[in-house]
Amino acid sequence: MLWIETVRMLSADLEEPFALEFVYRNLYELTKLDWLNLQRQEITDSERSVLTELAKRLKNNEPPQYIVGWTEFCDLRFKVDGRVLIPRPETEELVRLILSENDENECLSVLDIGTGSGAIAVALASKRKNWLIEASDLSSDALSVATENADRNAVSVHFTKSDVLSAFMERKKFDIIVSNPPYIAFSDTDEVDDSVIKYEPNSALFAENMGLAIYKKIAKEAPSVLTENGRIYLEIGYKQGQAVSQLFQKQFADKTVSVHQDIFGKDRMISVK
Ligand SMILES: C[S@@+](CC[C@H](N)C(=O)[O-])C[C@H]1O[C@@H](n2cnc3c(N)ncnc32)[C@H](O)[C@@H]1O
Repeated sequence: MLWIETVRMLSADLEEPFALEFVYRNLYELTKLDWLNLQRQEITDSERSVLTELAKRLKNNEPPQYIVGWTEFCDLRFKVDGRVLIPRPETEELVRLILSENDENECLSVLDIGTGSGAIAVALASKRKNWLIEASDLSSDALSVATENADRNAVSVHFTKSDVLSAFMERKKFDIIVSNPPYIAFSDTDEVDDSVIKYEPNSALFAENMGLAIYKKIAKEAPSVLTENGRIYLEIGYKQGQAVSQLFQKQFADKTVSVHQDIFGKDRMISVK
């Protein structure tokens, strides 16, 4: 049997027809041309069993990024596995917002709460060499992945295990606090893809209080660790603009709280300045 026949057969009942090609090419570091040349060759038994196993994992809705073990975020490569959320394009927009609103030449101290794979902290560190970047997470597993990602991308980020801001209270003063916390309400579980529920860490997805629990903690604790002119940037769920902005406006009455939309026009970010 030829490669092309095997690939067609195994891809027939996959939701994404090119997923098998994507996964195989990335695992074996093949160019598009390598892949096309392979298609005309006879497939060996061991190659067929590798492809069959990969197709089975894709059919079970395992995210391709976990199968290949990495994803791209802000033009950087991040290791990802079941210990961390796969960073999303919406979160790249949050990074871009921070970069566009804050001076490149100032030496700002930044904290990324709930860093997961380290995506936000590492991306900011790679773009702003003058900034002092710290990042935290409640999950020790996530912190190991994030530390590896900072090393792989050759940036300096200081990581701390912390429940929201508890490890920093009265100790640190940050110019910028950023967070993409877990924000899905348990009652919205049916809006989340099966693949996400099955493979991504639940602790990175869901929060109590209609998804607002971590925002409430950040709002309560941030005044102790933010500099006088400090700013907060948050990713939010598309239905949470009003609730989260009210929460922060109440706590930071002298600052301006704004809701920002993503490229699809949905409420996706909050800034507190
Ligand atoms: C939505 S993920 C975001 C990961 C990463 N920042 C990103 O944008 O891809 C939320 C992260 O918050 C962490 N987390 C959950 N509860 C937390 C808490 N109480 N304190 C600190 N981190 C928490 C989770 O472990 C997870 O890594």
